[in-house]
Amino acid sequence: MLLLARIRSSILRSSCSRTYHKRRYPIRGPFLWLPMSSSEPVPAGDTSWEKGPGKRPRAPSPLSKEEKQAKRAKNIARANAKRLKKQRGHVPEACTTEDVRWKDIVCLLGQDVVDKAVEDGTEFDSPFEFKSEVELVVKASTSNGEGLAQSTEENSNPWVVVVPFCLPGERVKCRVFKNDRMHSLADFIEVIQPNLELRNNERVKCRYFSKCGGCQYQMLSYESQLAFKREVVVKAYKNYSELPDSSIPEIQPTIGSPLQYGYRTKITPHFQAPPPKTDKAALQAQVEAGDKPDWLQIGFNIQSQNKVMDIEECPIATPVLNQALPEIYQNVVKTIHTYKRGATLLLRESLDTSVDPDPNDTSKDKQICITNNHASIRERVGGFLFEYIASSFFQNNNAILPALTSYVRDAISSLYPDPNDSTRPTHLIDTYCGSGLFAITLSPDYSTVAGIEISADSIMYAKHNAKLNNIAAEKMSFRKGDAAEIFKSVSDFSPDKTVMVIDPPRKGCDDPFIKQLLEFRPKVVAYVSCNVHTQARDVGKILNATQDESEGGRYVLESLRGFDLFPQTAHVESVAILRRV
Ligand SMILES: C[S@@+](CC[C@H](N)C(=O)[O-])C[C@H]1O[C@@H](n2cnc3c(N)ncnc32)[C@H](O)[C@@H]1O
Repeated sequence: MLLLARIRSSILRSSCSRTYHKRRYPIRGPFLWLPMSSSEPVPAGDTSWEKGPGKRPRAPSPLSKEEKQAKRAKNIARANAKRLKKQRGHVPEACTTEDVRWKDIVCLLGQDVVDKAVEDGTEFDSPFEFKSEVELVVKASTSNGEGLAQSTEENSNPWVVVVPFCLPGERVKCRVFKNDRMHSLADFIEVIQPNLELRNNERVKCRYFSKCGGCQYQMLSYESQLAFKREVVVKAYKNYSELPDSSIPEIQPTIGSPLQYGYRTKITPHFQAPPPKTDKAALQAQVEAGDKPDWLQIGFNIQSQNKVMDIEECPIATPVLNQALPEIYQNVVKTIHTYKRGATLLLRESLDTSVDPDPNDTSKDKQICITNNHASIRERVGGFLFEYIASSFFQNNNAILPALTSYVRDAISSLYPDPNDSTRPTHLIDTYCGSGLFAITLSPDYSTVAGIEISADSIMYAKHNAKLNNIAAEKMSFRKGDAAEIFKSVSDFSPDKTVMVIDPPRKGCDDPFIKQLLEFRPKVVAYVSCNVHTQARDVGKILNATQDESEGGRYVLESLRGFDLFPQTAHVESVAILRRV
């Protein structure tokens, strides 16, 4: 009996140490030492079995019996929820790429069909094996730029296969790599029957297209790309705003980028470190002989994979970045034996900052590529100059910025066509202001401007940019902080005379911000967004919260339109103008 107990305890110990190595964090004792079997009852009140061999006595728990029971019940509930989630499939968070895709899938299958499958418990019964190669017909596109394909066989399951790089009406071959609720995800293999009304492969300028995850639309005409993006705005407001159709204005055509290739002023290729146990001396000799190891890939992620592929040029990046890339790439190859971890490179186009800046003189402008995260970058936007730290946020398509900023400025001023209108706003608040793009480019129309931004570096540069563009310090102020804090410092702004620009990150605005915006109620809100789905959600919240207000308190959506900051990709920037009436 004693021998048996020892064997059992050594098995328990060794399984603990395996867990230790697997999880890479120390196991903290004392452990719960389980009785050896149910045939060895533990005498009531005897807690010695809890200690385990050689362990210190357990400190008395500060929890009462009820608290312990509640804690145990909570743990069981959590474990059950986790198990169910694993069984039933992951439910995507609202407004994420997955959620946006799911809405498109439901739209194609029909809500009633989805409801029935859930009721029958067949929603996870995929007709496709993992890694199976299938031929399907694309029925629709998602807002992420993927095709939604289905089998043409009669009586086949109501099931959708998500395939990148293909267009509605095409017959495609793909390989299934994941099954989920009523859909599978697949890798694109080839187009068997193209949709020649939309596709022309001669338009494709990149040799990595249909493998690299960067671009989705190179086979489309630019006109079709803009039309697809308008549809994304339409669907976003339908799916996420919770507004009646009557509250959504006609969505205007998407404004295109002046450059459709060679526009991206920032790229971030990345690479993995040498695999573990690599012989560093041998690797050094290999790379010094000019031989790149096969495992070393420097570039961008493969579509749908968390795996890097080699990229030696990127046609959507500016020529200056493409000229610099080969040397930067070769430097990584030559020094790869010195890396302990993978890394992300930064290539950012800038005006040469060693030349004195002049907002009005472009004759000495010279574009260069900056790779140092801490260096200053300089750009012109219309007649304004902007500087910011290389690692901080700035829009990545300089060519479209004059059109974007003028559009926001004009869309607001067009609400007040009479220049002598005494109700014209005089104050501007730029929330999520970065290094001051909207505050500064819109400033000629306002007497007072305030900006807020969470990044200390960006705020430092916003103040610097106000000076660089000769804007009086009394007129413009910037503060570092959460966007919602701006409401504390604008108590002297009259809401009736105030315009608020909102340009948040992809996740949109949080509830405290929207709550305070509704308390303050600026006369006009210009909401610029790189994620039209969270924008639709937030605009819906603002309009719905005020819909029953009396005159002067209700927001209406005046206009809505997309801007194409990223041609050849499925991304769309969206500008919504709201007015309190
Ligand atoms: C999409 S960028 C817009 C920046 C600027 N409007 C521009 O166009 O250059 C969003 C900015 O919001 C900032 N940000 C993120 N969370 C924030 C928060 N809670 N409060 C204030 N700013 C925030 C980021 O640092 C980033 O600069």
